[in-house]
Amino acid sequence: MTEAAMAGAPPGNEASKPPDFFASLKLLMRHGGKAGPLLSISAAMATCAVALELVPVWAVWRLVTELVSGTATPAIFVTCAVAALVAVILGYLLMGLALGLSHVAAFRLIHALRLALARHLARLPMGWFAGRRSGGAKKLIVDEPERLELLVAHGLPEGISAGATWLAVTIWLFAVDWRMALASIVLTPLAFGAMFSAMGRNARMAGAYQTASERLNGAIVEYLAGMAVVKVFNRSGESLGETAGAVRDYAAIETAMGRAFVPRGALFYTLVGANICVILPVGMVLMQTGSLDLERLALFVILGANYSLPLMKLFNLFHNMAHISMASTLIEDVLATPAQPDTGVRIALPDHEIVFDRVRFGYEAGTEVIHGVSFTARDGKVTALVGPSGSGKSTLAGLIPRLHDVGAGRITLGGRDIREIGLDQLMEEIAFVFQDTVLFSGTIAENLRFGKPGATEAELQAAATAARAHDFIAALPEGYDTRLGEGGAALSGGERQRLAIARAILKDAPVIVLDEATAFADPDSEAAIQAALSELSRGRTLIVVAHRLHTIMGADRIVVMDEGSVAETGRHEDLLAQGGLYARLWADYTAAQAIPLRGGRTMETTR
Ligand SMILES: Nc1ncnc2c1ncn2[C@@H]1O[C@H](COP(=O)(O)OP(=O)(O)OP(=O)(O)O)[C@@H](O)[C@H]1O
Repeated sequence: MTEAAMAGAPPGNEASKPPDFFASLKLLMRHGGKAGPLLSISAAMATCAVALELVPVWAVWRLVTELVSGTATPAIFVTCAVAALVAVILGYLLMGLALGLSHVAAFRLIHALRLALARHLARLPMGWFAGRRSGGAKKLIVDEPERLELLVAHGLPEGISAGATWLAVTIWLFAVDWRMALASIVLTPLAFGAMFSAMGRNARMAGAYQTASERLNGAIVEYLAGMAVVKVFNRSGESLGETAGAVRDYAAIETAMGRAFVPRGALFYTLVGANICVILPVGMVLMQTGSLDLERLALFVILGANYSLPLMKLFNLFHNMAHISMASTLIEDVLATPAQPDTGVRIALPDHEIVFDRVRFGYEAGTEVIHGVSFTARDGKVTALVGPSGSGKSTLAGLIPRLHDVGAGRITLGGRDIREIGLDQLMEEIAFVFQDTVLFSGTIAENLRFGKPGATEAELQAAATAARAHDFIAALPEGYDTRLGEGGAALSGGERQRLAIARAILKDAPVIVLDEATAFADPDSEAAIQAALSELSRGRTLIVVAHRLHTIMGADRIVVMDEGSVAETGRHEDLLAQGGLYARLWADYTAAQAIPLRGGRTMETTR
């Protein structure tokens, strides 16, 4: 595992090291599972198929020698022709089967790797994702495992079969005449020398290629996600410096890799097929000295000249080996990144009181954003976090379900440090409604069941009704089976939030953390959400991050944050009476409720 992976640095840093050419094999051995036997059978079949490809060559040699010695008969012609035909048909069948099996093995491996990556990513600390663009993460799960298809489905069966057949025929040719055998293989090591040199050059550029490719992916994903902004500002892809730069850099590195590879790759291709250029002159000289007969010369001219050709099948594999190895190295690194520490222990909690005890935290080393925060969110009560923008409210909320771990101090739930409680249990204890409502592509019912996978129709409806979401869901063409676009784009902000609340209600967790739950709601749906929330909060420990201060006027305790520290705590009336930061925030808030527009019109503000 790289240090970069340990530190959770952006992929670009990991990619700057050269690829490990054995990383793919390590992945295959660790995650291949049942792929091993399939691949062995596939390689054996492919070896037979390649050996059969040599039968027509052998048939031609046989006929030539019979013709030269004057012993050719129609029966020999027919035998050779039938043998060649049968061998060709059988060879195609075997190769087809071999490739079929190797593809099954490859897809199983890719499937296993994607699952392993997806499971492992869900267990990594959020800090690992910081600085990573969504395009890069998608590439890691979707594109990188895909690269192994070429190696497993083609490279291994074709490589093993071509290599094994080449070795067997070489030994045979050496047994027939070592001098001519040498002439037949002398160019092959040179060909591989050229190929390895090309691979080495590509390997040196593979890190830069990976970085450029990830940057391109990230830039394109952001460009598409921000299409509305691109349109309203009437800009195009080229005018976005990052997107244009990413496309240019990617093209440049691809071109550089092509330039480095093409001449050497072409040399490999030429040298593998050029045996005849050595066989003929050497054969002529040996014939003239009387140490080689015509029959043997014919064998080398026909067989020796052609038997290396199956090695050409490896060209495509060699060409892509740097990329494949780079992808495997990145997958290996991610899978080796330590997961978030998890005791896995289930603990019986006496209550669900949450205590922040001198908590310090920073997203990046050396930059602390929470400076020794202490407060208690009492069991079954509503605790509100308020404060100016950037004061650390969302950060505190995110520390409760361990989206990040505290740097110093501790957070307890029911008297136990949340790091002692197994992550599975902790996630069961807490429902979190995010500031940006995350809905997945799929039906509304599937999105709701994210809170409770086995929930019945009745439970779904009850949760949606409590979240004041049932009516708008029922009005949709397919009700709960209505599919949402990516991120639930077809719903309004208020509707999305009510779905998120329904999901939290369905989860029925004793602790609820709401981050700006009413931020996108219109006044009508805000009232509905408030009603849903008071229902949700009954008997539960509720922590609400709020900007709309009127929504938390009734909170049991308000914690006022200022620049990462607690400025004051208390109930609404007490804090107003104190005349401190909360009183100032309240004054600003109530004043901002009615900002005069030109002509005396007023505007409802969100904050
Ligand atoms: N993912 C992050 N990486 C680095 N710094 C972050 C990250 N998220 C927040 N911060 C920083 O942490 C500090 C607290 O941010 P936080 O979002 O918790 O404040 P907030 O009070 O919730 O703000 P707002 O009301 O605007 O949502 C800010 O200085 C912010 O820039």
